[in-house]
Amino acid sequence: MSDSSSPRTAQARLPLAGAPHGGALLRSLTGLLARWLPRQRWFAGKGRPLSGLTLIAATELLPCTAGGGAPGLLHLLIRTRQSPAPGSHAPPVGDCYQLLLGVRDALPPSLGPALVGRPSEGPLRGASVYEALHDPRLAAVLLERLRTPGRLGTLSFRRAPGAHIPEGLPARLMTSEQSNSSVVYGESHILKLFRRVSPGVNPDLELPLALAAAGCPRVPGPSAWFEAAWPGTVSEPLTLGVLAPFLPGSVDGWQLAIQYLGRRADFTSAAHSLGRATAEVHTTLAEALPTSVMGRAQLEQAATGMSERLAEAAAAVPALRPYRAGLRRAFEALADFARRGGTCPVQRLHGDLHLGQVLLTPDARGRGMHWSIIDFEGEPARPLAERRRPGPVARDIAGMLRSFDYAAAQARAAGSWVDGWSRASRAAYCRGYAEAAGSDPLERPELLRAHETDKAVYEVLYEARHRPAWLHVPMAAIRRLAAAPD
Ligand SMILES: Nc1ncnc2c1ncn2[C@@H]1O[C@H](COP(=O)(O)OP(=O)(O)O)[C@@H](O)[C@H]1O
Ligand SMILES: O=P(O)(O)O[C@H]1O[C@H](CO)[C@@H](O[C@H]2O[C@H](CO)[C@@H](O)[C@H](O)[C@H]2O)[C@H](O)[C@H]1O
Repeated sequence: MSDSSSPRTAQARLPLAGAPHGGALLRSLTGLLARWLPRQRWFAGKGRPLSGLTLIAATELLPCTAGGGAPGLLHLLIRTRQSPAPGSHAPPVGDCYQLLLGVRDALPPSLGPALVGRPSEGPLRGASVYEALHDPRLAAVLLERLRTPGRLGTLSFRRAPGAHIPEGLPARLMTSEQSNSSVVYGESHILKLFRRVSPGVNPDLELPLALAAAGCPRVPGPSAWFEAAWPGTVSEPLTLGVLAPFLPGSVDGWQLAIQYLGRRADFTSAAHSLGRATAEVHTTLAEALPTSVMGRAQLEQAATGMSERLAEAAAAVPALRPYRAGLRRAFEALADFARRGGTCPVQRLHGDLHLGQVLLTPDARGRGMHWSIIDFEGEPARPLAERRRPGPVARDIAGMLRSFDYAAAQARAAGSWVDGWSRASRAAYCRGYAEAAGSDPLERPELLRAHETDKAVYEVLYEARHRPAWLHVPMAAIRRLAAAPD
């Protein structure tokens, strides 16, 4: 497809496209973005002061001119430069973010909260620049682009063969706590826009495509997606957004667990079927994509990686420091397991599996409920190459086990019975997994304990950066794991 598309779709004027290192546009937006960016939930660089912004690519999806009347839509890829956290001697770091900015002469009151700012210079001087996804009219432009594949500047829009995407679906931005941003279109599709992006296929596109091709019914298969060429390199394109079927009437595992806890209800049946669903997805991924086996050197290396992550987390979160020696014992036990000749199969994984990543949906015939798994992006803080590397299934299982503990922690004030709820749910999940996978995750306790400890350490850092009021949740697990007998 060329860029000359239907009247609904933007004509590419692209006076800004390819502007590699700033220019008038970025200069006029820098101050506004520098204030706005760190306040966004999805901004990954919390705790490290922002010291600079560079424009990587700019594409007009709708013409953007101050005084132009109609709203404009601007797609930006920007790179941040961040000083190390105060007190750290690490060098400055940077991340690349995707922004979709609307431009209007004046904002209607409904879009007031989406305002980024009003540039006082440059091509957008005096206009209101705002977060475009809040504007249903601009979100509709994006859907139309995804319906009509083709290129626009550095952006490429692709559609899965045979995917049916109705036109003109009303858009609503999801308001839940997210690492990215999602727009629901008419309860039929959901578009996830990745915020922190890096060159290479995002596993949240790669794995659902592979699972859909293998006929796995547990994961909504992508209908369309868009990506960008990384300017000046021949590396793989960078995935920017994925449109997938929306599962209406679904409730996520986290909400469900909290509801059950509120009613003091047993969760073992749901946890058991969730274990089965996880095993089915793992089995399909192992059949569809490359696998291998970790031997001594790789397992020792994995244990070293876990110790390093602990050291980094302890440097950032003082509360972790007293528990370092106790936690390291789990990683030493993994290295010992390797030295005793232990090996471990590895395969592609979910990478950040927890109760918020699973949806319970009424099945199409309305006769039962069905677990689906979403968000295969992996832990947002890890580099993309690491997230795409095969790993032990114990990593995902440990993530879900931690999540039962998280849910119980929310209800702890209700009494100590929640510990039994968590233990029973964890056991049922492992039983369901073992039945469907044919191998019991509890058979390699060193692997599970090391991964659970690694996950709890990750969660401490995550909560310290994003939700300090929740820090006590993983810290309770840290105390327990650090005191666990060998
Ligand atoms: N296919 C879907 N159908 C229904 N709801 C979905 C679907 N995909 C995602 N969601 C909802 O959107 C939320 C955020 O999606 P997710 O992929 O986890 O984004 P993030 O990586 O930003 O956290 C989920 O918790 C879920 O409630
Ligand atoms: O879902 P995301 O990809 O955004 O994952 C990140 O955020 C999660 C929280 O929203 C975080 O999960 C932690 O809190 C959950 C409850 O809110 C709990 O179910 C998880 O077990 C716990 O790890 C996740 O770690 C983070 O990567």
